[in-house]
Order: sequence, then structure tokens, then C-alpha cells
Amino acid sequence: MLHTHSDPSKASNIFNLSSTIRKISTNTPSPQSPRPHIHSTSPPPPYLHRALSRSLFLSTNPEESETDSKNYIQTMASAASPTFCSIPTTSSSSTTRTRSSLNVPTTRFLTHTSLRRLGFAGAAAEPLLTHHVATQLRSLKSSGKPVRGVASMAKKSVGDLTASDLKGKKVFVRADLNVPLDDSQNITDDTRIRAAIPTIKHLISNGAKVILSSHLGRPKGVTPKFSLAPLVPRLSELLGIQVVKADDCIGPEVEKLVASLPEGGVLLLENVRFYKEEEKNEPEFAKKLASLADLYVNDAFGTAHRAHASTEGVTKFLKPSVAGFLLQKELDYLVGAVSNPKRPFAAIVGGSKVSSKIGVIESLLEKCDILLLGGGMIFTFYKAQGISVGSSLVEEDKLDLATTLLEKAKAKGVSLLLPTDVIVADKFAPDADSKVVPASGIPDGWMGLDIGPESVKIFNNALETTKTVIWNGPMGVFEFEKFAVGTESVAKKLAELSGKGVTTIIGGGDSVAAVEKVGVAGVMSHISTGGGASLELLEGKELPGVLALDEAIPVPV
Ligand SMILES: Nc1ncnc2c1ncn2[C@@H]1O[C@H](COP(=O)(O)OP(=O)(O)OP(=O)(O)O)[C@@H](O)[C@H]1O
Ligand SMILES: O=C(O)[C@H](O)COP(=O)(O)O
Repeated sequence: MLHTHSDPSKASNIFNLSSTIRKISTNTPSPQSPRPHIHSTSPPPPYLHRALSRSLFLSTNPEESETDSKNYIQTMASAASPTFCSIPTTSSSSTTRTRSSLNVPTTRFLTHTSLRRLGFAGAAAEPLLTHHVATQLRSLKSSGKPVRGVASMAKKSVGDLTASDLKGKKVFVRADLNVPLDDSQNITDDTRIRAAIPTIKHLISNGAKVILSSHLGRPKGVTPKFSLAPLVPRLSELLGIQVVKADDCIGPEVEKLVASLPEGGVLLLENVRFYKEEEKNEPEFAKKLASLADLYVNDAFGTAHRAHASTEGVTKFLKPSVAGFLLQKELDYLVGAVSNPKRPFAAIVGGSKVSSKIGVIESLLEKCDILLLGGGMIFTFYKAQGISVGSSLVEEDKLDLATTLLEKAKAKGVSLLLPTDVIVADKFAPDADSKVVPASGIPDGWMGLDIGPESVKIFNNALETTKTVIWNGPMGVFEFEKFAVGTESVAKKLAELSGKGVTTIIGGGDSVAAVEKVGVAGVMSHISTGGGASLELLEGKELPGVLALDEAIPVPV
């Protein structure tokens, strides 16, 4: 695989595969040594799905609980913050591993402002919560009950609500049911509906009255083609009950329907974006939505990056405001598994333009061991190295940025691999003439539309060494059959790795479409339901819909 280099005079050597693969980095896995530990001083931290959102500190000695309050907070932070991802451990026992992560000085944790940037980790960085936990532990101690430890999650979860919290209660559930519909209003992909079901089922099986809200598309005012009505049959089928549909999302008619909703019933409100106040997050509108219910559950991960009335505004008027199961799972993987990965950790980033992935690449460079680049963006990287790219997609104003990213990768010891060969086309069309050429030999007038077969092999070899892989963005113009091979090969490789216990996370949008097309979606560890939201999360940005939720309260175990 091509080791990126900013010196154009070295370009021809770079494309010599066999010599290059050894040059990539001292960390780079070679085909001869398929499973090296890239960071030998940093054995994989324990990856446990639940442990990433629920950090558990176990102590058999109640006397330890005073200091444990600090430790517990640090443990929470270590599950979500890149700062803590390479803390060395010496034992394979989960208790010991947890303890070893406690050696980080408290002050470092408390002053580390980046922890606050992620909604997921926000609670861990909150001095008030630190105090709260300490107080709680003191009171537990003074109660005389033996305390084994404390478990908590940064955000309060719908799973924390019991039948007594829910029975007869009106629960406003914000889901992201923004599914694609064809011209006849048929749902062409029901993934987001299916993903919303566990939370709704939990609520109705505990006797709650569910008031379900979502947007669909980007309507400007009331627009019939963006009505949520076509979703009712599928929702009803998946829930096993008849879902009632309101023609509005606020107002007297809706209030009547809410009043007649039985325990265990579901009322689907009309598209919340039919009101411009939704996207403007107008408090009066949020108050009207909130007035329908007693408590709030946000399960709309795909819309959690929007500070809208139904995702953020309502939390000011409804208590508790908690995370749904889908939201939790997305955070577990996209924050937890990425910040605290089993290593080696590879990121695959593709898509059309480097400009739209700068934040993701920069953020992943801080965390991953191997970065594989594909898609249209690679040509900007080639050109930045003085390599001729024919008429391939290039962002001329991002050449310096590409060079900077390559230098950053080198400085951080990340093995950044660019494809060594590409499939070029004589025009941008499904029936274009095509051929495989070395990346250094793209003829004038031809454009690269996919990664080549040699690159697929080398990517596969690099991936073979990994324990965690995250993928965002296609390797080529996969919408054209002729140029879908690179993207589909990545999908197949990740499916194979999933079967071997590798954590595989698909970041959303086009990569998810590719995985579904290949028919391997079901075997991946996690497929995100969020496009923009997953990108923002991977960039390390705050998600307002998550930040607005109540913090979790630690519970004794
Ligand atoms: N070599 C290429 N030349 C031009 N366009 C390309 C090339 N490779 C991929 N693309 C296009 O990039 C588009 C996807 O790019 P985009 O930046 O939108 O990724 P993305 O949608 O964010 O990825 P994801 O949805 O997985 O997060 C696809 O439509 C694909 O056809
Ligand atoms: O499809 C999505 O990414 C979400 O539903 C958010 O939609 P939006 O980009 O229109 O806010």
C-alpha cells in the first residue's frame, strides 16, 4: 500500500508495492506478520458493549468506597475519552483492568475540558456529579450496607425507568423515522423504524402511553408528501398493536387523542417539521409539545446533532428526559468503541471530498493505528504529492490540507494507506470504458472512480490485523456497478472480520447502503442510523440532543 509522502520526488518509489508496504511505518502490519500488536505498550482495554456506557467499578472492600468515588468517575471518563485510551494494563481480569485505569491522576481528569465536548462523557467531567457521587457513596457507607461498587451511565437511560415510573405515564418519544419513501409513498428502507422499536416496546410493555414524534424530510410548512401517515402500517406491524395517527403534532385534536390513549398505546404525531418553530427551537413550541406528556425519551440518534424543539427544547419542560436504547447503543459504539478501542484500531474513510471529511480524519488520527483512505478524496492526496491524476476529482484548495494530514499521520505514527492502483474511466458514467492503472499512472483524460484490485488486497491484509474497524464513506462511485467492487470488497472483508470477533462499526449513509447491498448488514457489530449525527460524533462534536438529557445517577451494585 502506498505510504503517503509529501516529497514528490519520491513518488515513483512510493508506488512500488512490495517495498512500500515495508516503508509505511514501523507500526504497519506486513503480510508476513498478520496480527501484530501495533501498540505493544498498550494492550487492548477491555471492550464490553455495556461497559462503554456503564462503567463498573467493583470493590469487595467497603472501606475503599471513599476513594472509589474519584476512581469511579475516572473509569467513566476512560470509557469515553481518547485521553485515557492507552492506559497500560497488566492483567486480563476485568476487575484488575478497571483498577489499573484508576492510576490516572484525578486532577488530570477533572481539568480535561475535552471530556465535556462529548455529550456521552459530559457527566464524567462534571464537578457537580463528582461531588454527587462522593456524597452518594458516603451515604451508602453510613447506611451500613456493604457496597461492592457503583455502576452508572453518563446519561440517564429509558432502561433505568421501571414499571412504577412508567405505568399510566404519557411519554413523549422523539425518534428519527426519517425513512426513504418512493414515489408511491412506499418505505424503501425501514431500518430506522425497526431501530426505534425496542424503546417503544419497553415503554408500552411497562404500561406507558407513548406519544411518538419524528420529522420526515425537510418540508417547508405542511407538505402532504412528507406526512408520517405511510409509516403507520409498518410501525403497527412491528409493535404488534394498532398505532393511532394524529393529523397534527400540537393542538386540541392531538390533546384529545392523547387523553383517549390507553396504557400500552402508541400515538404517532404528524411531522414535527410542519412547524417552522421546530427547527428554530422556539421555546413556546417546545412547551406545547412537552405539555402533551409527563416525561421525555430521546431515541432520535439521527437527529441528535440538531438543536430542535423536539430534540432539545422539550427537555427544558419535561423531567426526566432520558436516552432511548438506540441512542445509547449509537453512543456506545461511536463514542465508546472508537475512543477506547480494542487495538489495532483501523479507520476506513472514503467518500467524494476530503473537505467534508477533514474533521473526521483529524479526529480519527488521534485514535487509530491504521487509516485507509479511498473514494474521490484520494486524488487530492495524490496531487498534493505531485502525482498526475488525469481528470479525477481534485479539490485544488485542499492540497495543502492533504499534505498537512499526511504529515500529521506520520508524526502520530499512524499508518496512513492510500490505494496503489485505481480503476479509471474515460467518462463519469455507468457504461464508461474502464481499466486498472497504478495510482502513479493515471492517463490524461481519465478519471479514477474506484480503488484497484491490488489496493483491495492490501487493504484486506491491513484489516486482517485489526480488532476494531470503523468505516465511513465509499471507496468509489459504488452507485455504478462497474465501480462498486472496491466498496463491496471492504463490506465483505468487514463481514468476515465480524465473524472473527472484530468490532466493526459502519458510520452511516453510503457505507451503510453498500453493506446492505452486499447483504452483510446483519453481521456487523454496529450500523449507525445517523448520517450527519455519526459524522459529527466521530469529529468529536457535541450533540445537543444528547447533552440536553438528564445525567445518570450512580447506583450501588
Ligand atoms: N473516485 C470518486 N470520484 C467521484 N466521486 C466518488 C468517488 N468515489 C466515491 N465517490 C462518491 O462519493 C459519494 C459519497 O461521498 P460522501 O462524501 O457523501 O460520503 P458519505 O455519504 O458521507 O459517506 P457515508 O454516507 O458512508 O458517511 C458517493 O456518491 C460516491 O459516488
Ligand atoms: O437523515 C438524517 O440525517 C436525519 O434524519 C437528520 O435529517 P436532517 O439532516 O434533515 O436534519
